[in-house]
Amino acid sequence: MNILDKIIFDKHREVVLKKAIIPVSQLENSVFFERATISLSQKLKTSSSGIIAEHKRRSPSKSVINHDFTVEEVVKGYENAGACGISVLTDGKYFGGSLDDLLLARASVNIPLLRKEFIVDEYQILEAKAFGADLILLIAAVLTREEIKSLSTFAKNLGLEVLLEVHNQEELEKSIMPTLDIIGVNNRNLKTFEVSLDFSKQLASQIPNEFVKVSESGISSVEAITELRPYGFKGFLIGENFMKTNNAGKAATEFIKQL
Ligand SMILES: O=P(O)(O)OC[C@@H](O)[C@@H](O)c1c[nH]c2ccccc12
Repeated sequence: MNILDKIIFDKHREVVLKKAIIPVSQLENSVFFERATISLSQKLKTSSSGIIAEHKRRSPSKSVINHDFTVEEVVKGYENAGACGISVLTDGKYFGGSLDDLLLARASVNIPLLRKEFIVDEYQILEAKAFGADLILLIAAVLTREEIKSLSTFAKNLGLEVLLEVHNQEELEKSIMPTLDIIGVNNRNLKTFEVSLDFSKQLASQIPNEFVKVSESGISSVEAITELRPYGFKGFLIGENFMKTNNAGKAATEFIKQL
């Protein structure tokens, strides 16, 4: 099993356990359930920076990025820096995140929040809504076309936007459908951890124009963004480059100032 298979295997078990304890009705009673969401795709269309900054403590490819901060200081720092949106990792076992991180982020900022999670079940989309997200991630590498269709339709019906992540042409071709808002090309192969901006460059022209294009992972310089923009990318998802510093908000401020 590669790492992605392991994560998905664990995720299915986690969802079964959670469903048995917290009923859907409890999620639907959350104060955030009726909240009007904020559109990240609209913000990206008009933003000059396009930065989506990520809250990330650790990852399977880097066991310690940073644990020495509060969610509030990181996400407020990102908002003040002028980020268009914030991605919050909620997987516990592999990324050290939680739904509480999402909740604390929601309580701290007023910009769009992405629940960064390995979504395999509608239940996780209800959780996303209940804990204050504005959009969800769907990863084409781990879902069939039918699953992408039903999960994205379910999210849209809750007022959540959908960011569909692809890594190659096959994943892109199987996934294109009108219930997606944003298509992200992950520069990191989640099975091998190989990272290259070439993945974004190669796939950009195949993404239909009705979708906002985002380039994800491995972006560590302003030059990378200058290189990617001519390919039509409007959004850039950055985690480690900010989180590895002792002040993520300040790192984002300095980065965005140069754009
Ligand atoms: O820390 P980086 O290299 O800037 O990457 C951020 C983000 O793109 C990455 O965390 C990510 C992209 N797709 C994912 C899917 C699941 C978990 C994490 C991710």
